[in-house]
Amino acid sequence: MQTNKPRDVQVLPIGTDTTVMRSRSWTRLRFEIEYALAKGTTANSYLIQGDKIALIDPPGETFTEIYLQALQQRFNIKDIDYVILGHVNPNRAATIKALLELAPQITFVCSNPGAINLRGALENQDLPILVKRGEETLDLGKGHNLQFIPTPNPRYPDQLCTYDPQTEILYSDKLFGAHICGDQVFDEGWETINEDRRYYFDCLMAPHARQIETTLDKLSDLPVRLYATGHGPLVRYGLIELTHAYRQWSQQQTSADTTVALIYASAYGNTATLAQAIARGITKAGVSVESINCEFADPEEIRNAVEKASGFVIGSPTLGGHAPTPVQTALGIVLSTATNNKLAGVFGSYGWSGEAVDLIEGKLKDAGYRFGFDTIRVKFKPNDTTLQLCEEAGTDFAQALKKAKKVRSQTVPASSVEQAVGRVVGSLCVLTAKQGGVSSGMLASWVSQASFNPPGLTIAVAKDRAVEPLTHSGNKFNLNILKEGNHLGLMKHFLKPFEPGQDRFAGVAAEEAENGSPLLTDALAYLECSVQTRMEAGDHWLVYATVENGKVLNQDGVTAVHHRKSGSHY
Ligand SMILES: Cc1cc2nc3c(=O)[nH]c(=O)nc-3n(C[C@H](O)[C@H](O)[C@H](O)COP(=O)(O)O)c2cc1C
Repeated sequence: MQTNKPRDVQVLPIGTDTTVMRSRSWTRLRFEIEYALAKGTTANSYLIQGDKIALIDPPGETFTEIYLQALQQRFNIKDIDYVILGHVNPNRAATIKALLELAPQITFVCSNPGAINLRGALENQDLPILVKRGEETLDLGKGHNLQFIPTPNPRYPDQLCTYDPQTEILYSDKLFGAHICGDQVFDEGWETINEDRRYYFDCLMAPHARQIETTLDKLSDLPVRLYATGHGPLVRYGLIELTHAYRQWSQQQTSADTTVALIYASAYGNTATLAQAIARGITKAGVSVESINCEFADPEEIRNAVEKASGFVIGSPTLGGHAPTPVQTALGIVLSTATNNKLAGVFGSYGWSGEAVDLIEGKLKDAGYRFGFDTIRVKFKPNDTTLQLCEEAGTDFAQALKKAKKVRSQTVPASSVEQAVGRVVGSLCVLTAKQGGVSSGMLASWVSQASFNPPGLTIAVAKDRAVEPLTHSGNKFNLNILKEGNHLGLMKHFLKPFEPGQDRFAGVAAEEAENGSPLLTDALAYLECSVQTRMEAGDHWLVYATVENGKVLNQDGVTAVHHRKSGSHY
């Protein structure tokens, strides 16, 4: 981690009349769960110089000075006509105020909820603002006739994407970003940042996956060449894959059978930060979250979410000795909707007295709800420790729900696939695969179960193995688990060197499984597998495969295990 580098602004032309300015922080920016991987981040701002000049998303106040310097070196700030805001963050107020001092003629462009936030943040009700609801365009000249797509969600109810048909760039605000800082402006070699993108999605998008699906639908008709994101690398090379991944990850959330309704309000963002950490803890444990910002949700939406959910969590700040009115209304809906077998949780940020949290907890206790975690009270802004507490509380909550569900469905017997997977642990196996005319087999003892749902396992395959080319993503293979007692013959057979092209199955009892790969009929069990992904692990590939079919061939036998003398070579 390059923690000693100073913050700076990286500037690069990215399209006709268009420049990106990436304000870079090499260290963790602030205490929010989304920054927990601590890889720094960039706050990306964009400049479009048509006949009119528009600036998109100036950064927060930690960058105000260096950002204005970078702008001033390139053009006259006094010439800016528009500042477009993908969302309004109180943290941006300092930069916006500084811009206004230099260029008082600026007109702001944002969504309707954005305009309300902006007027509040700048304490100026008379700001010139063009409110964009979706149909209106903004012509900057030279072909930059900007379109606007409101993409609200509970965390950013004012989010607005901007599309420039001249450059086919979509300014996607929070969408498709990642919190990583580096010299790379675009996402070439994007596979290496997949994990960061997924983490960012899990923190910021997963708790409102339903709205993300709506957003993806809205954006699907636009011919986009580049996602100009609010954070991290701009998405050019992996654009199709990332869009597809967002769809898939959202669907995983919306189709989950256990959900938690996470209902909150937050005037200054602190309770929202706690909500995000709790949501992360819940989704991490495989339970989905439907988050609801009750300031922007109608009663029907709250009622539906609570009815559908197995549990609910309510968060509120204390303002003037009370919970804000939208929270009180939501609490009323919850009390009249949620049967008291649903699990409950309460959290909130406060300053000195914290009556809101006490009130909510008291009412839920009186109504007889069980609590999935001890009520969380955080004074003002959360820090590292309180965020971790929230995340762990979320995970506990989800685990309690899963446990309750398991108790209800305990009588389901193990399927034949599950029984066969159960033979895998520590086992000695032969991996067999066939593609076209090529078949191959390899003795494998570095096999481990990796997931329950779907059933999946990992196998370490040495990079120099003949079978290696048959274990790429999408390939099918069989894993034949050997039986103690008759394994030595098969083990010796598959350990002996083969000539290139030699039939590896000559003299071995084998038939073809449904997936076309050889099945060793003397094995204890076999699994038909499909490779999902693989990771480079030194001189091996660690292959993750899901099990699509499988069977125990010998019910009385036990799994053969290979006891090695050394971990350096088998
Ligand atoms: C106008 C105002 C009134 C407040 N009243 C109270 C109060 O009565 N009791 C209390 O404990 N904190 C009070 N606070 C502190 C807030 O609860 C605290 O700032 C909290 O972090 C806000 O959470 P939020 O960022 O989610 O809105 C008040 C803050 C403001 C700005």
